[in-house]
Amino acid sequence: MIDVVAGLILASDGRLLACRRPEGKHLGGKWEFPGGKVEPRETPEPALVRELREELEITVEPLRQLTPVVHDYGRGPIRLIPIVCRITDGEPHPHEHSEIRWCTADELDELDLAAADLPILAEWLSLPEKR
Ligand SMILES: Nc1nc2c([nH]c(=O)n2[C@@H]2O[C@H](COP(=O)(O)OP(=O)(O)OP(=O)(O)O)[C@@H](O)[C@H]2O)c(=O)[nH]1
Repeated sequence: MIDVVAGLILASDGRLLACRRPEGKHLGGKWEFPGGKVEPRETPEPALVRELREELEITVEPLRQLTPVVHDYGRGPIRLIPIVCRITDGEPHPHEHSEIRWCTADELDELDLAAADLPILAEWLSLPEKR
């Protein structure tokens, strides 16, 4: 099983950052919560901080973890670990995505999200307190 962290980056106005995977890559054109694979002997929170520095040039503070989702796109199972976080330094500049967008809950619901992200969004939408 491959562990992948995904950051629900929460802005002070309640929006979350959605990122679009570039065409030509696995799941090209789909939207996701930015993150990536947890390395051997790494734990999810440091992995998220590392990935978001690399991909977006931001420093984040993890706030809480939501329910992990196991999904198989036909290449073996991944465990997608969602972590709500906030930016403590920098502004997002995409290095590995074709587009990034701050979205309200309704806007996220309209996006063409990667399949493994759908249960994560459903959990986020169901939370009475989005923080
Ligand atoms: N970072 C991230 N990956 C996701 C999300 N949803 C989702 O299904 N994935 C999948 O998790 C895997 C790991 O993503 P990654 O960004 O670290 O890896 P990658 O594109 O280099 O992977 P690849 O080289 O296997 O295509 C990919 O298969 C990706 O499609 C998500 O919200 N965030």
